[in-house]
Amino acid sequence: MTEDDATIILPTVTDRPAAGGILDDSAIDATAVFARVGDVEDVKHALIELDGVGMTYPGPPPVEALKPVVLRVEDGEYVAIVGPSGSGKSTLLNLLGLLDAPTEGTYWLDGHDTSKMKEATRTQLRADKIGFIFQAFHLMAHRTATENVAMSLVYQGIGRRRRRQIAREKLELVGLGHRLDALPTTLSGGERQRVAIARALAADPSLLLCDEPTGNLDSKTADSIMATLDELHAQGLTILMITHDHDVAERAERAVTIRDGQLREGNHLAEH
Ligand SMILES: Nc1ncnc2c1ncn2[C@@H]1O[C@H](COP(=O)(O)OP(=O)(O)OP(=O)(O)O)[C@@H](O)[C@H]1O
Repeated sequence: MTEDDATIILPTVTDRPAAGGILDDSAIDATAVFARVGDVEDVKHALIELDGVGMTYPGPPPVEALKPVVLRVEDGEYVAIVGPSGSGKSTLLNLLGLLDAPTEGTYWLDGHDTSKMKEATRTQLRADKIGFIFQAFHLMAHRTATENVAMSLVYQGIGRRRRRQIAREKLELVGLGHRLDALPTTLSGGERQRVAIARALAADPSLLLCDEPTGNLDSKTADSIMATLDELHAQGLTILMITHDHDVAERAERAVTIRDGQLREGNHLAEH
């Protein structure tokens, strides 16, 4: 096994870390076994662990869009999932983003077994842990940049004044401090995507999930958005990007190829 292969192989139950917020009995058992092997110091805390996660759409006919996969992403990593059309990227993104539940396997997010969660708990975990950026920026056209970011915090129980303060801080972080009151229609594509990034960062997520974030941008603007993602990663943010673009995937620290619903470590998109 190469070192690269090793990074996508899940630990066995005996070396699963005692991650924070463990929610179910099997995890507690695993922790007990783990404690016996006495190797706590060597195990890193994974932000994402997919353990045999698969997705079959019921149909008819049923479609096995994601074969049971294993994937481990550590805190602070920058990973691109790269694959051609129909390979299962959106299916995987929806699962990772807790927008959909797998039909098999276990998805651990920051130590939480999400597979047994009630919908309301998953929704809260999603709001607390995950920021999303999409190809189409999904901004509210009649709201300013600040309002677009601030409104994402309404359900976090944060007061209006504080929401606006956070929004301004995040917009400044992505280089839009000079366009706080601009409406999306008066912003360029790159600036709109920056508002969307600021919105994704508003609740200080552990994970930034990006779905073809530069798909609607010209190459120069795409470059500057990628540079912003690089900076966020350098500041410690974990980024997982879904893309069909070989070159975009090359910008990430690590690439995993998805093809026919199966994952393979490395960027193999150019093959075939
Ligand atoms: N709701 C659904 N019901 C049935 N089959 C589906 C459903 N959604 C996706 N699929 C199928 O699952 C497979 C993977 O689709 P998915 O949308 O995840 O691929 P993708 O890599 O995101 O494609 P693209 O890049 O074209 O958006 C495809 O064969 C697709 O037809």
